[in-house]
Amino acid sequence: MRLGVAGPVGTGKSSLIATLCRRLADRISLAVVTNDIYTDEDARFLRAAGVLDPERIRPVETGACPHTAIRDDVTANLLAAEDLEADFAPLDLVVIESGGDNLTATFSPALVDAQLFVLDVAGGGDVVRKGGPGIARADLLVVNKTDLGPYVGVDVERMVREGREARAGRPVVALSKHDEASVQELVDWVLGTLASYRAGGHVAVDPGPMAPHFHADEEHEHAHGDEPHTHAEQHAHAPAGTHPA
Ligand SMILES: Nc1nc2c(ncn2[C@@H]2O[C@H](COP(=O)(O)OP(=O)(O)OP(=O)(O)O)[C@@H](O)[C@H]2O)c(=O)[nH]1
Repeated sequence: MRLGVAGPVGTGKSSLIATLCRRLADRISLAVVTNDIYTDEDARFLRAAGVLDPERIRPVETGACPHTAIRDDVTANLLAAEDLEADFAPLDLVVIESGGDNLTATFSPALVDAQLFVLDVAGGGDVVRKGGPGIARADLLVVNKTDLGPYVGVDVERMVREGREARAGRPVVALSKHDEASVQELVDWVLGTLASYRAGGHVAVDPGPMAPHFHADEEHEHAHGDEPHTHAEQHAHAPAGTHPA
């Protein structure tokens, strides 16, 4: 299974992956692809953490806006994942870390089977309310660094509650690398998703368009976090031939 980890800069994606490696490397066969714009910093961080055979950690240097390499043209990441899968066959899990991006960035289902979106409480309690496809529809939303809540004046419980409300029943994990119970919850989700994937019960979903559009002659009923319109719905009133295929 390929698992994507996306989220804004500094929310704790590399630390989360290091935690997963620490907890899972002796139970399943793992590899990691990292994405940075200009460097291989995240790969070096993970190698230095000593949580996985350094050969199993491969950097992709995107040279462009991070979402380009995980959503628009996934070639470099596909090659890195396929190389790891060939070199260390059979692998159970390849984790692909996105470069830190903004709230619109999600993985293409052409690259990953499941994806999680990482926010942190230090980024502010209102971030969840700002919405976006990753927050609303990634397979898992992680509200990270819950231990920092008291220091940054963020009501963590409220942030998590608003996360659940935005996701129509999809799961949310409130995580801190210093809180063992929350780490266990994350590990359980990953292993549960892997089991479901192996049993054929997990289907890769596209969290959706970055900004679903609507037409001025339609009533816009969809609030943040709701399902996006389907293409057919969006164009239901358009005269034939007025939109590109
Ligand atoms: N207090 C606290 N700090 C954390 C936690 N998780 C990560 N951090 C810290 O947050 C900072 C950023 O973590 P990273 O894992 O580098 O974040 P990232 O999302 O990979 O960053 P980019 O790759 O630059 O986007 C580091 O100083 C971590 O030690 C946590 O659960 N609690």
